[in-house]
Amino acid sequence: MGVLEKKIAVLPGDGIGPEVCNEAVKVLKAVAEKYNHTFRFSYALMGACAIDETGSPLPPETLEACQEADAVLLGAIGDPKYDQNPHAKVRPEQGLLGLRKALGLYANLRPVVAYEKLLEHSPLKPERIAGTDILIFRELTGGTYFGEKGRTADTAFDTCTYSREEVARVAHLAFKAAASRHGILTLVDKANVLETSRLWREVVQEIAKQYPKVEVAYLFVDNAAMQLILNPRQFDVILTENMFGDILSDEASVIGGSIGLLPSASIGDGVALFEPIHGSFPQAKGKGIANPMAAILSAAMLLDYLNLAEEAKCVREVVQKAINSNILTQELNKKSPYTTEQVGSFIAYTILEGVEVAPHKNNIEIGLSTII
Ligand SMILES: NC(=O)c1ccc[n+]([C@@H]2O[C@H](COP(=O)([O-])OP(=O)(O)OC[C@H]3O[C@@H](n4cnc5c(N)ncnc54)[C@H](O)[C@@H]3O)[C@@H](O)[C@H]2O)c1
Ligand SMILES: CC(C)[C@H](C(=O)O)[C@@H](O)C(=O)O
Ligand SMILES: [Mg+2]
Repeated sequence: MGVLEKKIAVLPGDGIGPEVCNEAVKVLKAVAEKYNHTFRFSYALMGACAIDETGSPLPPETLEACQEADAVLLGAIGDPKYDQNPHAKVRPEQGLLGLRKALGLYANLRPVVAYEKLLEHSPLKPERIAGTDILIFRELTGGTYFGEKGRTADTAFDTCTYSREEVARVAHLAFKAAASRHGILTLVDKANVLETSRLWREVVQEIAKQYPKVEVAYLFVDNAAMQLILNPRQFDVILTENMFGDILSDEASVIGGSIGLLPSASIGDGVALFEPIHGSFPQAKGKGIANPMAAILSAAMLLDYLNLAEEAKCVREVVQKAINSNILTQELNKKSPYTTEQVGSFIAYTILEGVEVAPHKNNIEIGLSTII
């Protein structure tokens, strides 16, 4: 038996979800082998694939598998047949939202960094984005996503509701993170218009008194959207509500050069869930062009959550090596010959061997055969 034994529920999902998830699992297997741990993976259905198979986007056995696990790894969910049909009553996204709610995952952490080597790949000016290191805290189980909804033939509504407690619990996590980083927390809201945003400000101002070393800044979301790409280095920790966090984090991914690089951790009352911030990118399904790094970096966040800090650091360092060696998928380098699988294998193999393999296609294929 290994040093540590952990159960990881894997929900590959739809579109490119299974492809990027495979690479993250491959990396976790390499970590287990290198550090002599035992990771037991249990696979379950969620999203469109679960609807096809069972009629439900979140079958009870999937929820059980997650509740029994030490951590959950998710690829992505979503399918054009639902995206293009506003009348569909059952939708893949209900599975994801239902799971977040059922597991009490109220805080979604989305780190955004500008990798030195990728500055030239961002559409933004390198001198503006170099050195960016932001941690977004997105509230994940409240707001418009979960408020009362309704529909008549000619009207529709989605209500946004937040309680003091819902704001306070995620705010405390964000303040603690800011205190351990650069000491700046920016609350992003729309307090000039929304009642919920005014509650957020009130609660955050109250909680700020408990964190005297953290400087608090306030920005309206429209201005924040602009500041994020004009001067991202002004941000350390961003705290915001559910929908603003969803939108701002996709926008922030442009700083790093690709949404295929952005991982996330969803934490709360019990087991935590780790997933890339991107979706199922259905146009890329089966083509081997999806970047697996967001999923692999989500696996690194999972390792941190399991208190395997050294292992998590090793994964991040090897991802950095892959970037430095130009082992990239095509959205970051048009001429790159590497597929999703080869990028994942390079990372897994380098972790296992402890040395950087020459960035050569054959080595990557040899690496693949030693891990699987
Ligand atoms: N957490 C999730 O599972 C999640 C998140 C977002 C969207 N979705 C779902 O995914 C489906 C598609 O949504 P969408 O097209 O708006 O968003 P998306 O994130 O799937 O894709 C948007 C664009 O981002 C890029 N991209 C995404 N992932 C990439 C990767 N790994 N490597 C390289 N480039 C990547 C592509 O250019 C793509 O066109 C929808 O059904 C949506 O509901 C799911
Ligand atoms: C698929 C969708 C429900 C989801 C969200 O809006 O939370 C996604 O965009 C995300 O960012 O994880
Ligand atoms: Mg999103």
